[in-house]
Amino acid sequence: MNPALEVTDLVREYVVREKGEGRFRRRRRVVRAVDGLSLRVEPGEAVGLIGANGAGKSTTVKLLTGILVPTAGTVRTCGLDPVARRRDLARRIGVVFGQRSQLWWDLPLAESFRLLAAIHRLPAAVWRPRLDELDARLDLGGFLTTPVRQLSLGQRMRGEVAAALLHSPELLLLDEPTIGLDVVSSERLRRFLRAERAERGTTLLLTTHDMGDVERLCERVLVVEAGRAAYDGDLPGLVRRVGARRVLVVDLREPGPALSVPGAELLGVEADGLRQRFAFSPEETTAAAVLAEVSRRAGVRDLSVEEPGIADVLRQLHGDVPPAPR
Ligand SMILES: Nc1ncnc2c1ncn2[C@@H]1O[C@H](COP(=O)(O)OP(=O)(O)OP(=O)(O)O)[C@@H](O)[C@H]1O
Repeated sequence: MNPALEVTDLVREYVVREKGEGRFRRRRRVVRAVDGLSLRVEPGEAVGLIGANGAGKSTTVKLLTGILVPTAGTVRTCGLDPVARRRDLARRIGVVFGQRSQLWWDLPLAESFRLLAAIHRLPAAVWRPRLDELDARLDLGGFLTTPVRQLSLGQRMRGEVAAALLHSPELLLLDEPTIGLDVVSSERLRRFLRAERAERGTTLLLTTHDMGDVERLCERVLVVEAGRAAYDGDLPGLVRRVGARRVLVVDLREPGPALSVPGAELLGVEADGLRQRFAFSPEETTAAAVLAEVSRRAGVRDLSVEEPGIADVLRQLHGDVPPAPR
């Protein structure tokens, strides 16, 4: 079987024209957004592309879908050259760009599905039951007759995902699928994507700035840095590699002095000592051990554990800025 994605020594440059001085009024600057990226994704995998702003994630997704032409290197998506075979590829992949819509803005959402079904040449006997299934799972019923421009962001994103999956593609590419969504909407979308993948074996590749997306959806993470792969592996491996710390937040029964706990660093004390935050490395100890130590010293009313965010992980991976105080 072909890999779902195969990228070899991929390069993409943009030429930017800038205003200059004197005789050279217009200067030409070349930005290398993707700089020798190689990647292979097998069918059924779920891969999260993370990286700082401008690292080259969106450009990579555009190259994978054939929207952009590589400057050098090769791309095969579902075994096809995405530029030369863009039409064939469109039947086999689904694409969601969180910041841009593929729906018809002035038409009711249901009309977009009708048009997409026609574009993909899907018979009614195929797309109607599929839309019913997507409607049931993504709960589109309440706004199928609403023009897209009147939908809330959360409703529109559910519509976008349904549109990308109407033709049951084998590969789904998502560029920042949960950007701007509230916690409940993001979680619901992730649950849906997990179910879709579990049932159909759909390959997922997504870019995100949200660690929750990676944790809940991807077993593999690719860190992109200046257009290259800086890490390719699982999330626990990445967290280990950067030594990212978790934070235990403890609410005490009584206000008290700052506690000192072996194996953990006290990051801060809030609410007159009622809330205390402890950072610890999962390599060295566990949340349970830190909690046990805290409980020996004070009564605990409530607790939560904060995972490192993508920003923390990237900051530590780059090693240029110390971990952010919380
Ligand atoms: N159309 C364009 N013209 C010129 N430069 C561009 C263009 N699109 C992207 N770039 C540049 O290419 C680099 C990579 O951009 P890209 O959008 O792929 O990054 P990204 O990792 O998706 O960033 P973000 O997390 O901010 O979305 C950046 O330096 C960006 O300024």
